[in-house]
Amino acid sequence: MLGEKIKSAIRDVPGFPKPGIIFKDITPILKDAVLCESITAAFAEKVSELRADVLCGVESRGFLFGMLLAQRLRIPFVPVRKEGKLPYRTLKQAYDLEYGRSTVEMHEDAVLPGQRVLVHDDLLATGGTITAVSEMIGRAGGQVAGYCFLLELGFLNGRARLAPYSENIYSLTVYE
Ligand SMILES: O=P(O)(O)OC[C@H]1O[C@H](OP(=O)(O)OP(=O)(O)O)[C@H](O)[C@@H]1O
Ligand SMILES: Nc1ncnc2[nH]cnc12
Repeated sequence: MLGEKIKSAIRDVPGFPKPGIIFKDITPILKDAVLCESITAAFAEKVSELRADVLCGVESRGFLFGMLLAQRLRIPFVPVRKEGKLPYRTLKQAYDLEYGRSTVEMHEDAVLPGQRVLVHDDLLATGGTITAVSEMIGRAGGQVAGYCFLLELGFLNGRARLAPYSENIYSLTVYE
């Protein structure tokens, strides 16, 4: 089963980037081209019913499968970046992370009023990042059609924070 294959490819790195965090390293997945293809296909099958107009992928690990999935769905890819990386005028949103504080940004014309947006990241932890992205999409006039993640740290309950934006939340692997 795909969820089990993903779990067995993920490498746990205790103490990174701070003591007390067990970091879920997805880089071994990227070395397995067949697994990457299966992941992209599984995402596409799950989210095609959402009829998204655009996919927002979150820097940096959300770019990896985000662009592959957007291509597969034949919809535009929008990079959501950390502060200070995008060249044109941006919308910004600050947020708390499992291990710090950060700000996300996207170009002000990246999501248009009325567009249905699929949001993708590699991992859902506290949900701080994706909540900030969802707020920013709303400020641009977009509507969150749903979310898809490679893995979810269920014990941090990030899912509960996303429900007000969309209840369509798909994770290929969940750590309870
Ligand atoms: O649900 P949350 O508690 O907000 O945490 C999840 C976020 O943390 C990680 O990104 P990170 O900020 O470490 O950046 P990176 O992808 O560039 O490594 C991960 O890729 C998610 O974006
Ligand atoms: N435990 C974790 N492993 C990898 N990325 C993360 N982002 C937030 N928490 C994380």
